[in-house]
Amino acid sequence: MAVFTSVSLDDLQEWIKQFPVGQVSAVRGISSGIENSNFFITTDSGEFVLTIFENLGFEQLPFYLKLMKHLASRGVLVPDPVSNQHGDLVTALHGKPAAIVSKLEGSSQMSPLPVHCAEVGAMLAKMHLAASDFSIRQKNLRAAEWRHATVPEVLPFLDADRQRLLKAEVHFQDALEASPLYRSLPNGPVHADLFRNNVMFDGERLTGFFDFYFAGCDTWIFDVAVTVNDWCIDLESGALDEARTLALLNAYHSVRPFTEPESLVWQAMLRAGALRFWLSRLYDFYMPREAEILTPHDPGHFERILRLRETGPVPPLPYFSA
Ligand SMILES: Nc1ncnc2c1ncn2[C@@H]1O[C@H](COP(=O)(O)OP(=O)(O)OP(=O)(O)O)[C@@H](O)[C@H]1O
Ligand SMILES: N[C@@H](CCO)C(=O)O
Repeated sequence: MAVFTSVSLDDLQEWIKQFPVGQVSAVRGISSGIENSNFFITTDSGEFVLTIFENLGFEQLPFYLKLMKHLASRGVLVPDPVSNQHGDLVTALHGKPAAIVSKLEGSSQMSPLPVHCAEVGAMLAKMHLAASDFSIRQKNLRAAEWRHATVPEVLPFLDADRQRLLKAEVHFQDALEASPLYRSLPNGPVHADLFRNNVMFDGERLTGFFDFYFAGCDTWIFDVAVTVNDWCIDLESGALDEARTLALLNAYHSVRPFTEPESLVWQAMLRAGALRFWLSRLYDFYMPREAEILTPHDPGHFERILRLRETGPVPPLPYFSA
């Protein structure tokens, strides 16, 4: 992440006493990511990740942290949040909400093969099933309402062709979401940002999903689409790689079979996933926040993906090929 808020070892000595992790001996800012301020911290009981939330408030955060606890307790590989002496998972640091979670082993697999995509697909299905009895419901904060608030902010920066594309896609997704077909899609808590940089691998073994701070309740097939749009593409062109796509979908399907309504909206959901990230990247690009280190993401990447998913074809869900 970009370090928006600075934290020194001195800042942490007192603050850390509320957690059962002993004393802190080192703190190191992490320079990837664009949403929060993240630090690796070393304590008497091991290594943890400290996150200071730059955009999320105290009222939204328990959903993410408790969801991670819920998933961890059901064997889904995710960072386990640490409670303080009062049982709180979120407490203030420099006036902002902050949390400590366990550090996952491994590193991101940025050049995935079908074998990695299969691991991701199977764990994603396991995560959807395990989250389905999670009691807190919080909507996806990057869904329709956000879309409608954000589009007018970025439109003035776009040329006529891009304005047309953006408005037409929003119209298409709004119409789909109003349909009975859409309402029949299975849903529940989803990750909603499961990109290559949010999963750890040790060789071919998946060691965890992380960065749940865009999670929310949405359709499961939207989550699959967001994941496929990143894990199963050629990064240059945005085109889907058939072997990786089928590996991910088949592995998911073997844990939680896709339904017929999901197969009917599959291509539309790939478009919805592309729209979501094109729009957030446009917003971040034209309205950047202050940061000590900032790595902007290219909006053009998701514009290309959106255009490709509109024209298709896309590999079908296993439901049809079975
Ligand atoms: N629990 C964890 N275990 C190990 N490493 C972690 C963990 N959480 C975060 N990291 C490391 O910190 C980096 C940034 O974290 P993260 O992706 O959550 O930041 P972010 O600002 O929310 O980023 P973005 O939203 O752009 O993906 C990751 O790429 C990873 O290297
Ligand atoms: N995954 C997002 C960044 C926010 O996590 C993107 O690539 O635009």
